[in-house]
Amino acid sequence: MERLHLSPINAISGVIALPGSKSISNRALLLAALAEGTTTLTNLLHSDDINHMLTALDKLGVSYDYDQSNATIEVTGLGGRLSQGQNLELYLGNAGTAMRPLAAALAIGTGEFLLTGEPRMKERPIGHLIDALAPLGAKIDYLEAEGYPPLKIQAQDLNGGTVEIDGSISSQFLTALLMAAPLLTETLTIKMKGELVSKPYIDITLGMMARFGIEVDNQNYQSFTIKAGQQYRSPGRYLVEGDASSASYFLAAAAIGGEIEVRGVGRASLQGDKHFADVLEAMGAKVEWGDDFIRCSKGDLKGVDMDMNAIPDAAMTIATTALFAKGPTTIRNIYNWRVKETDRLSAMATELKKVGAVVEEGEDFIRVEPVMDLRHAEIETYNDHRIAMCFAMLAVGGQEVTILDPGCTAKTFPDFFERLAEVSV
Ligand SMILES: O=C(O)C1=C[C@@H](OP(=O)(O)O)[C@@H](O)[C@H](O)C1
Ligand SMILES: C=C(OP(=O)(O)O)C(=O)O
Repeated sequence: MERLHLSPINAISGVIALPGSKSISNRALLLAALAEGTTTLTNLLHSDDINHMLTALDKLGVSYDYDQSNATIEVTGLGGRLSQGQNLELYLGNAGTAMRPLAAALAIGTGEFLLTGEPRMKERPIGHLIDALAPLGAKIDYLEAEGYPPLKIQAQDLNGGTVEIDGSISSQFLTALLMAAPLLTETLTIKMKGELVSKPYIDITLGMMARFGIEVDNQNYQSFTIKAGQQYRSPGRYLVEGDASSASYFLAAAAIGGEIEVRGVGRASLQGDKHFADVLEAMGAKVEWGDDFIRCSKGDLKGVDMDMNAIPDAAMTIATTALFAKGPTTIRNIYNWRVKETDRLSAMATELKKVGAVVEEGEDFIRVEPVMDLRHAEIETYNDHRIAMCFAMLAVGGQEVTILDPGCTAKTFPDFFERLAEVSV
C-alpha cells in the first residue's frame, strides 16, 4: 500500500484557488442533462465522484464536450427524462451524490437500469429514498441486501401526489426526490418525517433548481411542493463554486499555524460548509470574509462544544484541529458520520487515539482531548478521502505523521497533498 510521510510543516502561507465543489458539480451535471438547452459548466471538479456521474450520463446518451484542462464542460440537455435501453448497468463507485439523485431520476425515465458501486456503497443505506418513491409507483428492487444498493430500476411514467420521506439519515434522499420531481406529470408534495440532517445541502439543491428554472414551495423544510408543468431550462453558463469542504483543510491549517486565502467560496456561497470558518473563529482563529473568498490566520485556539450536524464533512477537520487547541472539543449530532465513506465516528476515534489523543466516542458525538505529547502514527484511511486530508493537520501542528493510501483523496481532491505542499513554507 502506498504511504505518505509528512514531516512537520513550519507554516502555511499563500492563496488557494479551490477546485470545484463536489456537491455542486454533480448536481449541475444532472440538472444540465435534464434541462432544455446547452449548459456550459465552468470550474467543474475533476475527481472520482464526478467521473462516475460523467460516465453514467454518457451511458445514458447525454452528450457533452469536456475540456478537462480548463475544468469546463458543455452539456447538451435532453429537455426531459433520462431514457436508455434495457438492463443498463451504471457503476457509481462510492459517490452518494451520483447514486441517490440518479436512482430517483431514473425511476421516472424509460428503460431498465442496474445501479451499483464499490463494496462500501452496498453498505450505505438508500431505503428511505426508495420508500418515498414506491408510493408514486416506482419499481425498484434491491438485488442484494434490503435497503441498500445494488438496485434494479424499471423506469415508469409516474404521476405525482403526496409522499413522505425520512430525512434523518441523509439529506441526499430529499435532494434526489426534489431534483426528480419536475420529471413527474403531476404536482408533487413532499412531507418530511424524522428530523432533517445536513440541512444546508437542501439549500444547495433548491438554489440550483431555481437557477435551472424550477420553483419549489418550501414550507419551512417541513413540506415542499413542486408544481406540475415546470421544465428545467439551462441557465447558459454556470460557474461551479469552489469546494467549501475542501477549503476546510487549508483554513484549519492556517488557524493552527499560518495564514491563507481560499478563493472560490465566501459569503455569497451556496454551501453550508462555508460556516466551518465560523467554527474556527469561535476557536480563536482570525477570519475575514469576502463574497468569494475567506481569509484565515493563526490564533490561540481553544476547544469548542458544538452541534455540527449542518457541516458533517468539514466537522471532521475540527476533530484533528482540536489536537492543537486548549481544552477539549466536542462535536455533536453527527450520527450519520457512521453511514458515510466508512464508519467515521469509529474510524476517527481509533486514529486519533493512535496519535495519543484522549478520545470519547459516543453514538452521535466525539470528544477530543488534546495532549502535550503527540506521537507519530501510521494513519489508516479506510478508503475515506476526508480521513487522509484531515490528518494532514498533524504535520501543520508540528507532528510528523504517515498517511496510508493517500491516493484515496481522489474521491473529491486528487491533488490535495500537492496543493498543501504548495502553501507549506
Ligand atoms: O448533498 C450533498 O451534496 C451531500 C450531502 C451530505 O450528505 P448527507 O446528507 O448524507 O449527510 C454530505 O455529507 C455529502 O458529502 C454531500
Ligand atoms: C459523505 C461524503 O460523500 P458522499 O457524497 O458520497 O455522501 C463526503 O464527501 O464526505
